[in-house]
Amino acid sequence: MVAGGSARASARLAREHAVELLRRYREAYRLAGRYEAAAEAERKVAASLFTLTARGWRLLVDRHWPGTRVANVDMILVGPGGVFVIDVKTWRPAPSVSGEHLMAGTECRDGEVAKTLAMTGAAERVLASLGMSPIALRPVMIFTGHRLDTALGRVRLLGDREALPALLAEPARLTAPMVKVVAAQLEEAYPAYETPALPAVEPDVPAPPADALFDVAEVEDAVLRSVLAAPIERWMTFLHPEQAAMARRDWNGPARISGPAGTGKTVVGLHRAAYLAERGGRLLYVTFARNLPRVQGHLFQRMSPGAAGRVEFSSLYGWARAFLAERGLASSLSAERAETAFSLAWLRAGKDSSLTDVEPSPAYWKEEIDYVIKGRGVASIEEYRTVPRHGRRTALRPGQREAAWLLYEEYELARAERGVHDFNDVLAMALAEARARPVPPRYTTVIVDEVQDLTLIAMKLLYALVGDVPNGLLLIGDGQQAVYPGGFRLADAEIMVRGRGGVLRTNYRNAAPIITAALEVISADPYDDLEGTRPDGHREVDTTYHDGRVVRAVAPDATEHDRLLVEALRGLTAPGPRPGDEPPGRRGEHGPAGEHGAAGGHGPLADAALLCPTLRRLEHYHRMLTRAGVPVVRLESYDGRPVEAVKLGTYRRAKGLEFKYVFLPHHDTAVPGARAGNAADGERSEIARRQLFVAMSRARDLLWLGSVRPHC
Ligand SMILES: Nc1ncnc2c1ncn2[C@@H]1O[C@H](COP(=O)(O)OP(=O)(O)OP(=O)(O)O)[C@@H](O)[C@H]1O
Repeated sequence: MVAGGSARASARLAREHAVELLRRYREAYRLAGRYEAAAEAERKVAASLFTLTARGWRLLVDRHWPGTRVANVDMILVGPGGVFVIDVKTWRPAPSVSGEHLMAGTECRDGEVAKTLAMTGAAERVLASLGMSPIALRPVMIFTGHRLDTALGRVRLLGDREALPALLAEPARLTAPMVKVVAAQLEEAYPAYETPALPAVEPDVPAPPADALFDVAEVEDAVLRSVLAAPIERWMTFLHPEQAAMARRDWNGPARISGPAGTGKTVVGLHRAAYLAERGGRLLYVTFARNLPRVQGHLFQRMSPGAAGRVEFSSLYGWARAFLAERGLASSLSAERAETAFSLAWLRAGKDSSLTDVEPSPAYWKEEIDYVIKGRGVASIEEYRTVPRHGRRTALRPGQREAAWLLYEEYELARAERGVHDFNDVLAMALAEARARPVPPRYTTVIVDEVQDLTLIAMKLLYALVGDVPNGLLLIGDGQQAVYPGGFRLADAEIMVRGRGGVLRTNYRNAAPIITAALEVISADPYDDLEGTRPDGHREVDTTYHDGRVVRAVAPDATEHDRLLVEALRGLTAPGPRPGDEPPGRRGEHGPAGEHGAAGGHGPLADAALLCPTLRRLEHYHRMLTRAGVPVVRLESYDGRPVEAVKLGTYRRAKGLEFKYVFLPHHDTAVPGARAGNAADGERSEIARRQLFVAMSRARDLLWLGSVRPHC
């Protein structure tokens, strides 16, 4: 909540705003008359929209739209809340929505919706060159003499009394200079449009009229709601033209968007979801991580509230389990009991086998089962003998493959004895069910974010939901950020994306020194990229300028290290400028991590995260910061909304998120040393480096890297 003083100031501002609009109404009513408003009701709607021009809004009026009476004008209103393409309707029967149709009484009027949408589409194309996302344009139909406030797809349907407060209540999307630029672009594109406006200076105004379509209390309430809502971040309104094109393009089959960290892949995914949903699509937006769907769902709700009901955000396993439950199929998932089953299998068939010659750690062989054998849905020893083990760096001789298969069989036996399923079982069951009783076309589109962390069987399951339909499957990811072993090729899932999709190259998230430091960690490592292996990690990334830095804190011992950490965290809340403090224009532009900074009226801790490679180490810092009186919140319970507490999570859990300030204590111990020539060690180090890279590349402005060097 806003503090008492500023809440009072906002309320006063809202009241002044409302009173001024009402006082200017008569003038606006006269101005509307110049546009030959045929009917009184239409003239009043035009008048209430004209009043907004006294407060910096721009109203474009087309006097020459063929075939329309002038008062039935097509108008485009540009203001802080965005761009509204407006069609005024004077229907005698009451408008209503029935299913997906607009009705006037009992008569279907979908044609009129189509006309409003066509007008909006034309305006979208005009504004695309500014990088404006289509979701910042809203078609609106205003019905005189009726009361309603609803939506049909992306079209907002409002009664004449509801119109003005509804438009005013929209959270801020455009700054005053942007309003000017957008209006100018539209005027240039449509020379027929005029932008008449009330003079900014209030003339000697008469008393407020009693017959206006709005009253002070309603408008005051709407303005206050808009002021208190965090402004919409710039990336929710403006995209790079290349991103905008990807969000809108028609693909006649599965497509793929890739690119290095922080290049706006998720941003494009969310815009595309909104674009397709607003055009009638029903979408599943799925990621491997459990906490990310909550964050993304929350962002989407802010970005495109009208489309939010048409997009389901879900974790892969959450979705698969719900799907099985819906089909009456019980799954008894227990990672812990599955782990016990594996320990037993290891005792019986692993620890004295030839597998230990390759790698003595049972965890390595559990991964072989999870990511290669079960993760690929390998059904027989014959198949396993020749299956490619993408991403695994150890070569297995035939006898070792047989030993691994025996271990797998023991594990399956022990698991069945306990009646438990592991994650792969849930996916395999869901895939079998989806194939046996195909999912009715519940989704028109499935968008998969962080696709590099999926197993082959997960990929097949998601593909089975939409197949090859146009604009059906969209895969978003970056192989360089894979934090699990194993992998697959799209060809293994028989998915063809050739020629569909694109690569993003401009990093919008990280200050240049931060992304440079992060890329250094993985620049020598090959990585798997769904369509093949890239021999090394050097990547072309363009950075966008903003200040920021990497702080390397080196301490002689762990106690001093932790003291420096707490000091740095406390430093964030001290008065004065903070690292990477931005000029006012950039504030509140934060992306898929959530809404932060000045936008939500929260302090710097809302923008800070402390990340560790392991849960054990995380617990240590959880206890330590709590003792030191620093508020913390675990990423497991974070949904992207600002909370004045340091976010605590593992490197893996931070996937897809971002924070202004990121603290990585003991970051140099995150990557285990590798014995020369030991392939399993090498593989483990590679994954650890990628995890460290993910953690480092979450930082926008400050990356704090702690380490201990006893004799420093
Ligand atoms: N057109 C844009 N203008 C301004 N900022 C942008 C734009 N596109 C993306 N961003 C910003 O870039 C940041 C990264 O975006 P996003 O999370 O979509 O990247 P990503 O490629 O999915 O990253 P990662 O793979 O590291 O998770 C966000 O903060 C977002 O606000």
